[in-house]
Amino acid sequence: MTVNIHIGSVPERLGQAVYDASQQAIRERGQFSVAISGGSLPKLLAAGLKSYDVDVGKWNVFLADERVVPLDHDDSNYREIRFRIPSLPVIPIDPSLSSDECASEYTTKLVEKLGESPKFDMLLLGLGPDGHTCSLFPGHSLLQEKTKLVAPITDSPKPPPTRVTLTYPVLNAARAAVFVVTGASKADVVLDIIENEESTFPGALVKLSEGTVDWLFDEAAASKLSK
Ligand SMILES: O=C1O[C@H](COP(=O)(O)O)[C@@H](O)[C@H](O)[C@H]1O
Repeated sequence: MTVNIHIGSVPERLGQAVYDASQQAIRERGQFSVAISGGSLPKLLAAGLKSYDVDVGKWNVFLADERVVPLDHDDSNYREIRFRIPSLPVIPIDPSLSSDECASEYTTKLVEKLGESPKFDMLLLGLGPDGHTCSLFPGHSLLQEKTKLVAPITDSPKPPPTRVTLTYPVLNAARAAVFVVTGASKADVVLDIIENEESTFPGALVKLSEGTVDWLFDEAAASKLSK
């Protein structure tokens, strides 16, 4: 696994990375499969993609994680992504289901598009100040999930508590991952993940079997890194 660190110009680098990966995937495999996180990422992605004419007709867009709330709820990652980039054909969860059923139903949608062993072309991931990524939280038993592709969680320490998330078997099979991390509140966890090889924060456990992980930091998030 190759790891690259970039500091500054986050939306621009993000837009370029997504555009380049989508062009390459469509050229080589006829489609681009991407998983997108919620939180602060969709706004940065929208700013970054503004300069590109992307053909989203050939994109398979999944949620890296989702809160089990109505699709028009303020907490919905689907809603936020579609609000920021209305053209993106994001595949939603069915929030009318229980968390278990919702994870199973999203697994079915994932397998229909990408097969039994999904391999995303690109993951677009965030990082919370506590080191969580997707809805994989520090110390949670979901970090050990080896079988499910999409797992339910009903005790998320960050509200809302009921969510579904891609698991490490799916994340670590991806061809590329881009972490997008901004703000001083994340500087401590960024320092641990980047400079401590033994880091156990959920973001540090994204270790692709093959492929590249790019970390995009703004100056504040990178402020504690030794240059
Ligand atoms: O709850 C979530 O938080 C993370 C991090 O969000 P951010 O606002 O700190 O960027 C996000 O990546 C995830 O998709 C979301 O459900």
